Amino acid sequence: MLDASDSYVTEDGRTIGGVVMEMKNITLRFGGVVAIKDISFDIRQGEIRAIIGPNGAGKSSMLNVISGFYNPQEGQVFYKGKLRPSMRPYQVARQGIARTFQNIALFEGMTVLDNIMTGRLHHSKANLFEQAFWKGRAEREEVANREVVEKIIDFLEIQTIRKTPVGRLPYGLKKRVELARALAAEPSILLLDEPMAGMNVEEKEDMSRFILDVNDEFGTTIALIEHDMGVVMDLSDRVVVMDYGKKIGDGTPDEVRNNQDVIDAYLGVAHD
Ligand SMILES: Nc1ncnc2c1ncn2[C@@H]1O[C@H](COP(=O)(O)OP(=O)(O)OP(=O)(O)O)[C@@H](O)[C@H]1O
Repeated sequence: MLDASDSYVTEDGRTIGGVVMEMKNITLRFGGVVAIKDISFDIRQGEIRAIIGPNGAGKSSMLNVISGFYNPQEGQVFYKGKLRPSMRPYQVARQGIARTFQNIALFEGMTVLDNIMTGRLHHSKANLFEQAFWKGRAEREEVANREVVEKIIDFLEIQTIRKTPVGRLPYGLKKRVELARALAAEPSILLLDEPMAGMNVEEKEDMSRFILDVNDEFGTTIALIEHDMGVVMDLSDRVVVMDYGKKIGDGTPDEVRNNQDVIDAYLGVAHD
């Protein structure tokens, strides 16, 4: 049994560190609906952590708790060893947690490059006057931001569409641009909300490769929710399984696959 500060090396040679985020006894209600019931789990530095479950299980609600969009009525969130007080999403983003959305949330009329640049906003310290008149700090920040963004554009192989308005792109590429924008924030934890939803097989393979590469190359910790079981089992180091707002499984893909509660609640339904 690992302690919170222990690290280990995976079969494919990646080092997974100690616990970076801990959700403790989280309960979230919407009026009379209990979307999350007393759930605890943790996320380790450098791991790919999936949250799965049937429709309405509470996955999106959980992702929204992690990203600060919802503050739970009960329970605590610990980030980097400290209790995180109730926060607005932009404050959580400033702490190094970036996300993508299930329904793509890009500026359709803006180019790929400009969309990705918006991911750098939390890194800007220049004030409005400096930005308006292009002086000193604003100019230096712009150069530094461009460097980060250019690296991500190369990494995600989207050089050829950098000047294309996002609205003209096919779905799979839009999802890749959204990933690029989230990465532009240089997050410690990247939250992916159904990154493969609506994709064809080839697009899913591309996205899986990019998620693995991001984790490997930048050491980014990744938490994702996803419906596609095959994808989740291939990508993840550990998986939390939710059903009707409760946690019914938590472990490696193999452990989860062999968990009878999970088979009954989800895998069984999906594969019968
Ligand atoms: N803003 C909200 N207001 C009221 N009820 C909500 C709200 N968001 C979620 N719920 C309810 O909470 C429960 C969990 O929903 P949630 O969207 O988190 O599940 P999910 O596992 O992400 O589902 P799906 O896979 O269908 O996206 C559901 O019963 C849902 O109807």
